[in-house]
Amino acid sequence: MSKPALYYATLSPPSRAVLLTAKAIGLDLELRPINLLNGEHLTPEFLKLNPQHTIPTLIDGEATIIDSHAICAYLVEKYGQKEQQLYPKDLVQRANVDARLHLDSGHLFARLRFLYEPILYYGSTDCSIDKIAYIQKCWEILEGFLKDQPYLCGSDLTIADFCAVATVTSVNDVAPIDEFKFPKVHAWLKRLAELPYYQEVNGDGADELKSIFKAKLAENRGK
Ligand SMILES: N[C@@H](CCC(=O)N[C@@H](CS)C(=O)NCC(=O)O)C(=O)O
Repeated sequence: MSKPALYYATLSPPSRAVLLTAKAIGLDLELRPINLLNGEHLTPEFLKLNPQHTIPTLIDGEATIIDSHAICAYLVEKYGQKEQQLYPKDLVQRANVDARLHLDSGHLFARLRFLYEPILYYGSTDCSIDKIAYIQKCWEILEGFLKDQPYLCGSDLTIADFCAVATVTSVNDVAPIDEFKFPKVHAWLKRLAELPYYQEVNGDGADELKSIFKAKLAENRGK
């Protein structure tokens, strides 16, 4: 059977969350890069696969699965037999992981996108203090979840940590995380960064996205 294929970009935080998950379960994916800045996600072929025109998009046999959170859960369930703690089977534990995945989807990544998208794609110069403060509100929420536990859902690493860390590390220079106010978030970031595959799979892409964002903002301001 052929291996699952992933449409992705290393610049894309949700794509990196899927790549972190695949590494954690030792799954080999066929990687199909998509250049969003060139509009490769808007071709008729890609729209046929995913009318929402987002990456990551996974093809596994006959199935097409979109949304990083859904993909991470699917991959652990199907291919991560030995790593089930990444997406626990226990109903309550799983509900907690799902809740943190929705936190990433509905708050963390949504706020990053609200700031980044107009600047990266539409020539905007709006990097207002309001948008930054709105992202930084999320640091308080994360600190709350991490108060008494090393990971977002308890003592075990889960896919919620992968999804959230990919987003947070993609925006934590324009929306800095105060180390004195948010020591637990800092410790969590450090913990995740210690994973042997972290830098290659997430760190480099996150740094590149932050640089491109800054360069694009400067370019738009100079126009
Ligand atoms: N909730 C989705 C968000 C995916 C998403 O917005 N990806 C961005 C790249 S980081 C994208 O594909 N943007 C292109 C578009 O929306 O047209 C997920 O987690 O996969």
